[in-house]
Amino acid sequence: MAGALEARLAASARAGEDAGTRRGLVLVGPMGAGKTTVGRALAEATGLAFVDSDDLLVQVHGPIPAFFAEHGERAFRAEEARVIEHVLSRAVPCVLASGGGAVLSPGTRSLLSRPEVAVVYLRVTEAEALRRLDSGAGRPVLAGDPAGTWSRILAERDPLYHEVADLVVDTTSDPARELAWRIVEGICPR
Ligand SMILES: Nc1ncnc2c1ncn2[C@@H]1O[C@H](COP(=O)(O)OP(=O)(O)OP(=O)(O)O)[C@@H](O)[C@H]1O
Ligand SMILES: O=C(O)C1=C[C@@H](O)[C@@H](O)[C@H](O)C1
Ligand SMILES: [Mg+2]
Repeated sequence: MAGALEARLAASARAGEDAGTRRGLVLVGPMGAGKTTVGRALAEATGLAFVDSDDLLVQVHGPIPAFFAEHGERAFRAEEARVIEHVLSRAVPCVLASGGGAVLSPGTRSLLSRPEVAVVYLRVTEAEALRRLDSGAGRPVLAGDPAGTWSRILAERDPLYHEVADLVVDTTSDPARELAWRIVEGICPR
């Protein structure tokens, strides 16, 4: 038992040292993959600050569905790209949970492809994502036909998630805290 704790504390320490050479640890992936949930657990495991680009946008602009209705998806993508660029240019490295569509921006993809940014693609099966997303409430891009739309969007974005990812982790069956430690081990191997 003590061995397990030591291994995890050592992994956490490596992540802390590693963070000193990085701008951030970024989670990408489709809606319901667990970017926000795993991101919080990852911040706790590494001692890094946690930032969620959707939450920051909500703090500034209010609820995402209302922003989409008033300004459209294009304006949302522009704001999202600006937030991510700002967060990754700060002196303090953090865990950043991105929005599901963040990789649509070529500028964001080129930022995420830099060596000083570690990117984890969180995958999930369609059935589990839809179970988690509660019919897509609060996610305007899923309005109307959540099941059909989720898989169509994933087919478009999957190559973009892979393009920027340093590590791919499936979140379908494991709890967020376990996944966080798997990411720490994967990004900062012994
Ligand atoms: N590993 C997990 N096991 C079980 N439930 C999970 C897991 N990860 C997340 N969830 C649940 O799934 C729901 C969606 O998770 P979360 O908001 O973290 O997804 P997301 O990837 O951030 O989605 P979005 O792109 O819409 O922001 C939440 O209710 C969360 O509690
Ligand atoms: O996948 C998407 O396009 C989105 C995902 C969410 O995180 C939010 O960024 C928003 O609802 C759009
Ligand atoms: Mg989220």
